[in-house]
Amino acid sequence: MARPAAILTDIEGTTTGIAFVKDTLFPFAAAALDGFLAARGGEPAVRAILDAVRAAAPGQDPAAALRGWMATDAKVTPLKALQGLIWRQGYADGRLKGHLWPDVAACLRAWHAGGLRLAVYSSGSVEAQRDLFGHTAEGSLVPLFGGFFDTRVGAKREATSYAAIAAALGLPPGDILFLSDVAEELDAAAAAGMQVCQLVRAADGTAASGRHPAAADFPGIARRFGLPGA
Ligand SMILES: CSCCC(=O)C(=O)COP(=O)(O)O
Ligand SMILES: [Mg+2]
Repeated sequence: MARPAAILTDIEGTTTGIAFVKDTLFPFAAAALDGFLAARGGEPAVRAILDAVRAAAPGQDPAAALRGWMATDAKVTPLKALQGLIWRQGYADGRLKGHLWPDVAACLRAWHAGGLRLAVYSSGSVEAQRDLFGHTAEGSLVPLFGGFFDTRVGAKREATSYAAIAAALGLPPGDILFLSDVAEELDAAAAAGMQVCQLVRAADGTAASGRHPAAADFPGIARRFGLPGA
């Protein structure tokens, strides 16, 4: 297998603790939802999101639909877009700091310095991805990344999404290594022809699927795939 030319990384469970997303980000957005809609529901960007909510949940009150999706952790694009706008306020005023596992920033920097292209693919909106990586304890890592992809490119368990990302990056899928904690996402990326590695982080309680190469952290990925930062 050729050394990858690019790394495509998931966020939750891969670069970032599952607990940060589930116990900090999601409750932050849920608590702020009503106040946010009251204050900013008339803005064009928010109105466009609410129109998309109505289209996806016809006949339902949009706030109720959003709350229902939050309760089931539905990876629905308008919910993700709205959460991103709410989190933006928290990052801007310092209530939120983007969590990264301690091994992540150094490896991303080593991979970037070593000539690898870096990109993100998360269910969180592109704006939310940029805000998380832009407000970490290690400073902003946004300049390291040459691409950000969310569910607007397609769902993470669909092979077509990975084919579209490879096309957008202008690389054959086999030159891209996709990192995720979720085996079904890795199945889809592998079906599209990408190299894959499952993050099996003890602190997140992730279980190895046995279907894909696995690593406990980013230096483990570097060792397994012959990358800098091992
Ligand atoms: C941009 S961080 C928020 C992540 C998020 O909203 C989510 O649903 C987790 O998705 P991921 O694809 O990163 O597992
Ligand atoms: Mg994940």
